[in-house]
Amino acid sequence: MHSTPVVTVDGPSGAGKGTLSSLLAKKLGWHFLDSGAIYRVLAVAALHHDLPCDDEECVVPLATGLDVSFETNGDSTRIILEGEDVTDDIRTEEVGAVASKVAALPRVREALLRRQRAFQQDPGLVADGRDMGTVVFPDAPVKIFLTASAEARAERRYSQLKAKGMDVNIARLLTDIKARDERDTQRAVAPLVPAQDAVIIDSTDLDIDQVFEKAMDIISSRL
Ligand SMILES: Nc1ncnc2c1ncn2[C@@H]1O[C@H](COP(=O)(O)OP(=O)(O)O)[C@@H](O)[C@H]1O
Ligand SMILES: Nc1ccn([C@@H]2O[C@H](COP(=O)(O)OP(=O)(O)O)[C@@H](O)[C@H]2O)c(=O)n1
Repeated sequence: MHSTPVVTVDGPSGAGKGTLSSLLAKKLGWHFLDSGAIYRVLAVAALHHDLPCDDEECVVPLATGLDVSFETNGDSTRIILEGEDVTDDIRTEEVGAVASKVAALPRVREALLRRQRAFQQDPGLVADGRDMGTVVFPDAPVKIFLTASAEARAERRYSQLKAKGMDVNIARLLTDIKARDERDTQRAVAPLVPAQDAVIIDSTDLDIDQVFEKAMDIISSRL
């Protein structure tokens, strides 16, 4: 068994996983795995290469050889795909939707496992995703499942994308989020579900600081 500790943060789109995970990683001085970014980069690569995103035969070789790197400089991380900076391109709701389609292919998930586990390095790792606590790091000593109502999540995504200057529509975002929830929870392999030993935080009525405090309490009690 690996001795490097892992804190997993799983949950649906817009619950605040990325925000919480990066705050935790910073506070603890640990590494950070944004596993959703890997699925998003794979989606962009499939779009660039004009591959059908629901065809396992096409997407598995792309996933296996995916030429992606995370270049961290101080507080910011740039994501590079085949030499091109795709940091902003991967964040659209359209790419999120394609990501959840490639993520439903069992052999694609399998092909990305080793790449994700390689992030488990000393002194520790905070891993953000859908199946971090159930599949990728089942032995993690601390598992958090962060959720919020679909309406709260759509509003958060709306403000986030609007602040980036993107053209967004709240009703459309809510529909997209519900469709993605459906695909992520209903898929046959590694569906979105809390691990049996996860602690659930519902952030619908909590601000970022309150969620962070709850998470730090959970970590302190388990590590
Ligand atoms: N508890 C919270 N209350 C209000 N807004 C939040 C909260 N947590 C995160 N946010 C905001 O919601 C947006 C989505 O958060 P993000 O961390 O990207 O979610 P996820 O990674 O789960 O999709 C961000 O703009 C973030 O600042
Ligand atoms: N560990 C993970 C992370 C993401 N994903 C998929 O990738 C999509 C995008 O993930 P994300 O974490 O970037 O999405 P958001 O929560 O930021 O909307 C999700 O809808 C999932 O289908 C996954 O299947 N497993």
